[in-house]
Amino acid sequence: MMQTPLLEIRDLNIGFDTSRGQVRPVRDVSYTVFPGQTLAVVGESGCGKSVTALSILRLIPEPPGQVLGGQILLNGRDLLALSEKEMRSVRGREIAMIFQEPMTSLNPVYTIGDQIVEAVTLHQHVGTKEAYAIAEKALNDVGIADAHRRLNEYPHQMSGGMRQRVMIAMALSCQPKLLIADEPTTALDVTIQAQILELLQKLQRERGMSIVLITHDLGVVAENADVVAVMYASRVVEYAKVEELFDNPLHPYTEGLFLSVPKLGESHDRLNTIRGTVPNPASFPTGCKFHTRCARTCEKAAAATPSDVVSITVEGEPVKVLRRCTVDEPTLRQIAPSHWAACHQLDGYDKAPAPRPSLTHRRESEANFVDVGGGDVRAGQTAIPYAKEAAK
Ligand SMILES: Nc1ncnc2c1ncn2[C@@H]1O[C@H](COP(=O)(O)OP(=O)(O)OP(=O)(O)O)[C@@H](O)[C@H]1O
Repeated sequence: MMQTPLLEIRDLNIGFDTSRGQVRPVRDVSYTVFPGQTLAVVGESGCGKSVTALSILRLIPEPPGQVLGGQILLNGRDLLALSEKEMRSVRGREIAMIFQEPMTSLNPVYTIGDQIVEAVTLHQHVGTKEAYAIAEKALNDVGIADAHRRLNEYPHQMSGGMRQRVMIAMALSCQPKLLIADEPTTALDVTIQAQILELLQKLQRERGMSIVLITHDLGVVAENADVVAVMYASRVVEYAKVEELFDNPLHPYTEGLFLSVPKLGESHDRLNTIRGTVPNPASFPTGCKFHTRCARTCEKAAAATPSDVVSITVEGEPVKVLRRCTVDEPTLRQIAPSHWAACHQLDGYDKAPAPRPSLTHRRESEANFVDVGGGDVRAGQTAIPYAKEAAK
């Protein structure tokens, strides 16, 4: 039986007013998270991952930010339609967020006990003594030994990994249904990073919590995600179950991300990188926003009839690309029951598996992934699976 999604983002559009006019760092973004599932959002810096996540909690600064359209449904209730008072009870209690740098959430002048207690009493009707007991248990749950004593310590008395555990304890003290983790381990060294991610998985299993995991690290995605949304320049360009994405990456950007991961046992003079840099929202290219960096459009242009090819300048060099890629913006197209990609040049990629990345995914999930019936999505129809399609 199909489960009901916990979170559905539908066609979200966000703008920011800047001195150079309005920029649109989030365009038509949709994703769906089921109970107990981890959805990873991957992409290079500036592609709109954090702005999308912050908007779930209605934390983008307004102004200059503005939600221009879309819905954010938590158990079917549109968070964008709630009053600020209603939203305050959603934050922390239903949805919690952790960040890369714990000190952005922890106040240096209060003990960690006081800070967790404050988070607890904000949402739960409990007395101070009980709140301290909950705080102590929360520290125990995240693997902090000698929790009773640690409650009296200040953040600076702890290591980075320990502070990250405290932040997780604080975020989870009210048993939220959804945790948004924005690059939670980027600032930590690899062994601590693995411990924190394992801790999140353990807590997720115990509590049936859903996670939106924002990261640029494909290794982290492989180990932790059920479903992946790949973002590029404000849009979701590929959306798939993790095993599908790793077995058969369809979008040339995703392929490029995989190729830039160093592989064990292969020596490289230098690592493959995706040519160029992520475009700035103030000056996105026309057509497909990836065409200025796309190896596939160049490869196909080399074999195309001249009238289908145009020359563009990339980093001072003339480059031949397919005209269509510079004019039409591709929308997400369903390629397989649990796989969508936004690219005009998928012929030949949609059937044969692409070169397999050496990263292997650990989670063979029974992940829910709404199948909207296969085949192309009709023009103008939104492509990401929604509960209403599932219910049909
Ligand atoms: N307060 C703001 N004012 C104006 N523009 C903003 C603001 N916050 C974000 N943006 C715009 O949104 C874009 C996307 O930012 P976002 O933080 O979502 O990127 P990201 O993919 O999460 O990158 P990173 O991994 O570096 O956090 C930025 O490049 C910027 O153009």
